Amino acid sequence: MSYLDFGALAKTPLTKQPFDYVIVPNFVKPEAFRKVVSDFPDVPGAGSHPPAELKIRGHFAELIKELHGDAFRKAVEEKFDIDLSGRPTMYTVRGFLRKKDGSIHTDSTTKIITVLLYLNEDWDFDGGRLRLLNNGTDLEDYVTEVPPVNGTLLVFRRSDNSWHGHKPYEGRRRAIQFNWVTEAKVVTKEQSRHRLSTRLKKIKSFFLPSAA
Ligand SMILES: O=C(O)CCC(=O)C(=O)O
Ligand SMILES: [Fe+2]
Repeated sequence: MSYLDFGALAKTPLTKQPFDYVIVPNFVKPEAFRKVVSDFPDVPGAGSHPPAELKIRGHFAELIKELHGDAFRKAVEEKFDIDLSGRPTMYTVRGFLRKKDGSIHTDSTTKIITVLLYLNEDWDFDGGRLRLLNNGTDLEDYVTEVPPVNGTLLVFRRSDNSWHGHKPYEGRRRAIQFNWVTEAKVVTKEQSRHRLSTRLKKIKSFFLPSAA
């Protein structure tokens, strides 16, 4: 049985201003959400971790498999009127935010589509809610704010004005970022860049568990 609510994605219209995006609350179905969260991998601190450095298993692995499946690709292709066949994918896992996270950016030009999936049970904080912005300078000038909860899906088309960011938050915050990118060497380069910092964090958390 599918963990993802493709029907809800199909029903949600694409928003085109200030850039192309779609937000689907409960995209991870409520009955699957709890299972996926319970199998969320241990991550050695903040930042983006490549799956090769983590133990991806159980219901979390099933969810990841679905994100890589034809049904999800076709749904995104249809929504964004884009051909993603032959475009490589990559993903990273995040378990914590640092105070410095959330600064305004558009994502790198090698990303075509960015998918964010939020796996927190509740969120009573002002920080850590991703804002989709009208410009690259003012975090208060936003069109929408995404609470990082309950398997909420955000998909956007990267562009020169796909500005996004959030107010600072420090602590636990589970999310997956999944991308379709321009070419295979992007995947190798990005994943190896993250791999080094994940490995350093593993060493640090071994010696200083509370500092992770
Ligand atoms: O965690 C989020 O809500 C967004 C993160 C982000 O924009 C990024 O890592 O590129
Ligand atoms: Fe981003």
